[in-house]
Amino acid sequence: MSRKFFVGGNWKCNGTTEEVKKIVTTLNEAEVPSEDDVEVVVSPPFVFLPVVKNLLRSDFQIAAQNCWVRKGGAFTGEVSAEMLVNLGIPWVILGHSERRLLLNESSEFIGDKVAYALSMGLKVIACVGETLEQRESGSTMAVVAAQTNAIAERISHWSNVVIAYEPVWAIGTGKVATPAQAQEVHFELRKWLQDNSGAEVAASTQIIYGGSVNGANCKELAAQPDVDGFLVGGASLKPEFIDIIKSATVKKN
Ligand SMILES: O=C(CO)COP(=O)(O)O
Repeated sequence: MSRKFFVGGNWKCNGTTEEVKKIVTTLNEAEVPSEDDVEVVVSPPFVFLPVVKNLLRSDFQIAAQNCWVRKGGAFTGEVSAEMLVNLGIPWVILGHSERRLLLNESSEFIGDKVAYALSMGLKVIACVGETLEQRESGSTMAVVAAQTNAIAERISHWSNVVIAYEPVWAIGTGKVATPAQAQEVHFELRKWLQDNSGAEVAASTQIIYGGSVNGANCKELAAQPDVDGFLVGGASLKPEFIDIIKSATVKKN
């Protein structure tokens, strides 16, 4: 089964209205492979979702960066999955390491969020990844498997989930995983899916890589058989995001 290349741009907590409009203009004017060959999803901060939704080209999609774990209500400061659905936002990023580590979100809490978002009809970019300490102690795969398992235990199917493998030591550090390092974890993760969720899930689930991806290193990473695309942070705010989208063509050669 062939998996469509997927490029996500996580804008994190960046931008003004003017800057956001400028990024969208750059994206709208870009020539990129067709949506048959690449799925592009950009993720602005909540407050900019409506403006991006109004301006963004229709072949690109939008993700929120988080949502509340259950139905909305008396949860000050939170944004519910129902609100995203109401705005016509199809995707949400959940389990980003910045939320796991800075806001103490546990794997169980993230699993609950993924399950609730899916039940509301959202598609989910679910992030997993180890810290440098965990990698150096040899527990990378155990960590990634446990994070993935907390999601698997709570959902009934993977069809609306993209898994983003984002090693914490590579995020915002300029220290990108080597193509071999990325491939190794993506391969193991796919094997984990095969053993725990079945061959079809393993074959069809997109596993994308995130952590210091840029216009210069994307092609070599994209060439790895189990790397199905990227979740891009810093470079998604710059014109080189277009080059990263274009790395989808590597899969066709
Ligand atoms: O966290 C990331 C995407 O979600 C990656 O961030 P950088 O591309 O800035 O390293």
